[in-house]
Amino acid sequence: QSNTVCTGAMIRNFTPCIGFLASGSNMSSPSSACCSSLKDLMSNGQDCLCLIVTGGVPFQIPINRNLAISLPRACRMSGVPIECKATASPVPAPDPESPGEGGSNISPRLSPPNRRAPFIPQPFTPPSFTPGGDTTPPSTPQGDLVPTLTPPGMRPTLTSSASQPSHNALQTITVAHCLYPISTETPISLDSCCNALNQALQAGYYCVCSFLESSSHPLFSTEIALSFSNCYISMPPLTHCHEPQPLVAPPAAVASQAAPLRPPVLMPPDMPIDRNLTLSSSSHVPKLKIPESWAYTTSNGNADFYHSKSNFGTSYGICQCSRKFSSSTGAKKFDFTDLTRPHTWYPIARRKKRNIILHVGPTNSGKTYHALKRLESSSSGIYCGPLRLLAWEVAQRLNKAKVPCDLITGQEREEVDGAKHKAVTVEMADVTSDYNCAVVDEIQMLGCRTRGFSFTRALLGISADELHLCGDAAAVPLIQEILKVTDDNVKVQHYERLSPLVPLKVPLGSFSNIQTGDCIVTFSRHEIYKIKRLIENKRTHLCSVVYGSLPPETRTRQQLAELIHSLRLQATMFNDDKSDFDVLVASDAIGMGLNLNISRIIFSTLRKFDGLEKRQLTVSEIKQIAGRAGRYKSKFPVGEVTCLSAEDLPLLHSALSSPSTTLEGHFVENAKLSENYFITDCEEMMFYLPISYCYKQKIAAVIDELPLNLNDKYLFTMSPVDMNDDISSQGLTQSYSKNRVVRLKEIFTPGTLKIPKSHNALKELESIHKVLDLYVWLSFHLEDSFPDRELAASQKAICSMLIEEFLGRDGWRRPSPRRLVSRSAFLKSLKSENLSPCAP
Ligand SMILES: Nc1ncnc2c1ncn2[C@@H]1O[C@H](COP(=O)(O)OP(=O)(O)OP(=O)(O)O)[C@@H](O)[C@H]1O
Repeated sequence: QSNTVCTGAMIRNFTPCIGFLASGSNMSSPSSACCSSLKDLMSNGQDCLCLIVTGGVPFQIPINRNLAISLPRACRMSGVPIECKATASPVPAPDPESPGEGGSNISPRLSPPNRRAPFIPQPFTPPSFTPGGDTTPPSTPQGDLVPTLTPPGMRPTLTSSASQPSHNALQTITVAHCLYPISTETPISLDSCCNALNQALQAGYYCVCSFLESSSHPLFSTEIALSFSNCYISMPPLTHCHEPQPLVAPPAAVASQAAPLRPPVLMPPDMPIDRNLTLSSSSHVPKLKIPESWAYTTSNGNADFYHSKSNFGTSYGICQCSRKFSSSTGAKKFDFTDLTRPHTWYPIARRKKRNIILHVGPTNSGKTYHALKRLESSSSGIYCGPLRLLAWEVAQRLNKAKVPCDLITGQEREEVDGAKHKAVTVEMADVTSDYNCAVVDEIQMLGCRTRGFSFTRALLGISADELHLCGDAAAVPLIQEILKVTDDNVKVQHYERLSPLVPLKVPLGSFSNIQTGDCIVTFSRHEIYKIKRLIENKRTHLCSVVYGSLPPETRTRQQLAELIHSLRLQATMFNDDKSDFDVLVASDAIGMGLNLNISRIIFSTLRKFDGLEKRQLTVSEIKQIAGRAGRYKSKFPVGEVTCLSAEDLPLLHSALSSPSTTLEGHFVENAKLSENYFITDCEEMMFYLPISYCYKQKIAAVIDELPLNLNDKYLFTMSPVDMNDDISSQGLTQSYSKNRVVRLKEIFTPGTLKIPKSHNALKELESIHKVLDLYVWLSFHLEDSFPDRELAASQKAICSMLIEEFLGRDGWRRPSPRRLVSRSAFLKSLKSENLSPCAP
């Protein structure tokens, strides 16, 4: 049979290409002779060409299969199909002594068989997604011309083109359905695509690799990546594609290696697809019918799969809708790379007509109070706030009110028996469950460059009968615009400030003028501690500090719980009448809705570095921060606000008397995933896209280089990895990409932390803190791969303490019996726990 597939003449005709395809060749492009022989083969010997490019023809000079597969492209034969049919068994070794077909001799440049033992591809173990516990292999939807799995004994092959009717479709895996209507007029069928991919995976790596390498983009291309993710298939590690492939194998051997069925790759349960549905130009969002049982669990059974997908990447959301909206009738096409319809990424929320209540008004007007009242009285609910401290406060409040409530942030999970409520940081918003009531606090942050997408995701994705959004009125038009397509009921409720806020005409001038109840706001941890020292050195006041990343730290061991708890209480200490800590030094994190006993806010400056540049605070930021003074029902019913320096006063006054700038939506038009999967046009995507591209671009670029599968790439891209920090960015990620299991001891020696003695040592400690922080974060998402969460969390807590010890040293401390815990007692107790031999 092979003789009919590849004649000697055909192989000989192909010889002009061997130079270019030879492994180690440094030719940058194929010769025109090669391209014309390719063209000949295309028309007269496609099966043979297929065998050649997939390594089925044994040449004496080993050919580079990557080059071979991309040869049509290199010859600018765009769209030329490479159709590989299962019937085309590998060519047996040409015998130089025997004449080829038509009496020709095999070209002397062609070799005797390559006798190398064939590489036996390892079965690809898909992630153990168990949709609804269903382990049924993927179904083949009716009406699709999806071939059955290649029968045992046949080497399954791939065809990437739909334009060439296969004359033996039953023996061919057709991947054309995965290539989207971007380049073809063929109506898409995701089910067919997923089936094909599953079959390819079951057939073995080489088959998948052929696919990956024969697409119009090399290896990890948008289209391919989307196919994989849309089918809930993890991209196999591409490194396997570079391992030796079965260049030739006698049919019997092929039968025994490639044919055995791999464990079935699990797919989501088949979803009812409205086959008449068309979507492209319609603004109407059809109701989706998603089986109740469609709940995903990750391999570690921890976080739900769908949640992590929507959290980590666009494609997963797109997947959801594309499954729904794919139309086998092909009346209209749905473009999977289209990023302009984010509301379709959340089908669970879309099946509800949500009652959305926008609580808007100035700070301290009771917006959150009213929303939380509803949450408290609901049968199930979720609070999403911008700060861990806020989530923690809400969890405390609900638990105290006998409404069991879990606390879930990127860094901690405190589960309460029987809880039907959750208080989470907005990044952890659950878009997979149904709730009776949900609250998203500080919703105006959907305009935030780095975190806006999480708010938009919560806004569009949370499935709740009642969704309460609390924030600045400046966000209303944008929210209404975003919700136009969701079919929800939207109601706006306006509030007035409950107690007065007075902008002072005099600046603070000097820290000698600090009074009890003051809060100085500054914008870096170093500044916070510097100001704390300056104030405490006057020996009149003690300062609590609050900044975004400090409290609440992860609780670790039971024995440490109380001590760690004391860290959380930094803010509470300030609130506590009986505490000696009567002044607060804080970062702008307090502006995100914290309720503290503050009489006067003092801006140390009105400029801040926002990660990209040093810039003036916006009107909204100034108002949010100033609004912490004189909270309703607090110790100070009238709030005051001023600046350290007189020159900032005019800006402060004008900001407080101006309306916040209305948020504007960057409604994405014509946005698509770019050729490079992760990297795309950032400014356009500001509000919508889960990967806030400006911010995450650098991470994505580095992560993309690592041999990680698609899920992992997303995970790392979304993680708190700091790409400016070598240890954090490379140490952990590379260690994971190599070994898949990262023991903390491999990257860090626990018990070696010391109070830094210099600024360089401080920097190093901050780096370690970042790595530990990242480790803890990853341990919540990849539990099996990062098994030392507890140790990492305790070391991280110690790290925080040591950093603060350094930053706060030289500060005056009034001895007080009421202090919750002294640093030295803390360190001593850690020592006794043998957790750290930290220097005192
Ligand atoms: N009706 C009320 N009864 C008792 N306390 C209230 C009432 N309304 C508001 N408060 C209290 O007033 C303070 C401010 O309320 P809340 O946090 O709801 O304001 P907000 O408008 O959400 O503020 P911000 O926008 O600044 O976050 C809180 O401590 C809250 O508990």
